[in-house]
Amino acid sequence: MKPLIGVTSSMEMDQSHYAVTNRNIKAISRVGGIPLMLPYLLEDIDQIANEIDGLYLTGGYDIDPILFGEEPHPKLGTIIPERDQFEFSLIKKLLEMGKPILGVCRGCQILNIVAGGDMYQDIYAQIDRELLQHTQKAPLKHGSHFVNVLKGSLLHQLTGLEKFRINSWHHQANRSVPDTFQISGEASDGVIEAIESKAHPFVLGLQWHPEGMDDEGSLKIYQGFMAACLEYKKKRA
Ligand SMILES: NCCCC(=O)O
Repeated sequence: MKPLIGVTSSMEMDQSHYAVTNRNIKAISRVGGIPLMLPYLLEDIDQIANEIDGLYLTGGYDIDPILFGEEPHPKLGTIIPERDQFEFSLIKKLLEMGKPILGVCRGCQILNIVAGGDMYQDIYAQIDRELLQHTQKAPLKHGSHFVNVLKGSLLHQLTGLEKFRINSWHHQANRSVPDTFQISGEASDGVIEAIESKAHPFVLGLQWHPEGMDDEGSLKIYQGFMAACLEYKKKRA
């Protein structure tokens, strides 16, 4: 039996439909998982948390700063509060249950917030040093800048690399991580690119979009995530 992977979904402001990109669906299905798009059904969150073998947090709109105790900065973009509330509660449950989590872009940010970390609402307005271009003007599959990887980290074990190229498509980023997490990847300008839990076998957040890349490292990350989900599924069977 293949692992069931909860995949978080986006929504437009008119709230007419849910959406997940096919890139994200394929990233999960090609490594052997069944992606299940998750609607924002707070009332069903316990059952959803129980049924899935792993959680994949996709990218999307900005995160409501109320979740990290701030007022909205002028540069804050669109937020979908229902999505934030649903994901916040679901991540909390999955962390308690010890189920594998992989978060990309926005997923990396909300994972950190739930764990007790902090984030920038806009890196260009709130970081007082020269930054790289983090919203690349190139196709998503292009690795536009490097990530430096913490030796011995989960990210290092998965990719076998201490430095590799990643795409970049964000204006927010994590500012600090809680004690239970570590920063496992950074850009050369100091922007946090990867975080992971020190207390779980597989809880990983990546600031970039590996689902949009076709390199070996991205594939290995998804393969590692699926192996962890399969392991969890076997243990609870
Ligand atoms: N904050 C949502 C993810 C994308 C971005 O940071 O721009």
